Amino acid sequence: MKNIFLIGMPSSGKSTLGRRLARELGYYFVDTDKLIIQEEGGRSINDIFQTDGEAYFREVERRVLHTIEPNSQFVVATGGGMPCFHDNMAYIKANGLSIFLDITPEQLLDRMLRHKLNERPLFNRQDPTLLQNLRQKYTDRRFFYTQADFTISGETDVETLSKQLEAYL
Ligand SMILES: Nc1ncnc2c1ncn2[C@@H]1O[C@H](COP(=O)(O)OP(=O)(O)O)[C@@H](O)[C@H]1O
Ligand SMILES: O=C(O)C1=C[C@@H](OP(=O)(O)O)[C@@H](O)[C@H](O)C1
Ligand SMILES: [Mg+2]
Repeated sequence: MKNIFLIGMPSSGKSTLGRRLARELGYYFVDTDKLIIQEEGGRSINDIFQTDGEAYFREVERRVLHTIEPNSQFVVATGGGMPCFHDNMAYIKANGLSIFLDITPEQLLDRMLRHKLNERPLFNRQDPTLLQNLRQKYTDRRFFYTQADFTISGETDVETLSKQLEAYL
């Protein structure tokens, strides 16, 4: 048994695809952002960033990662920055199969502008330099993301993804 960790930039589809993948495989689903909100008594991610800062958020993020039962049957939607802080990527690799959902900054921008919900403190839809920001973060973070066991480039659907995974589970 192996947990499956979906990693990648915000809006790459970790939460949406993760939930569908879990249903398809008969796995449990967990979203680390939701675990953080629970751990923080229902405060929003924006509130945590604004009140306590990113470093505090990253501490909680690291802590909740360690609460997920290792070698179990969870599909884990991680937060976009998770693999890039602390020893999180090494921990993910040691505790399951990791999949990088690789979507271009242009495509991420398009999705962010289209979908009004899901506010993200580091990626403001009103910001005229959002594309620049996405490109910069994408470049900085690829070092971590590309350590995943698999990379899926471009849009994918749950049927394709679960077929690709069959041999490894
Ligand atoms: N494969 C996809 N094709 C088109 N839109 C998608 C796809 N996956 C996710 N989206 C849309 O992009 C938005 C962000 O997806 P989400 O799952 O929250 O990403 P993440 O958890 O990686 O930040 C959602 O509104 C979702 O509907
Ligand atoms: O990229 C990031 O640093 C973040 C991504 C968010 O998760 P999603 O990738 O699910 O949007 C959330 O954890 C927080 O806003 C920080
Ligand atoms: Mg998400």
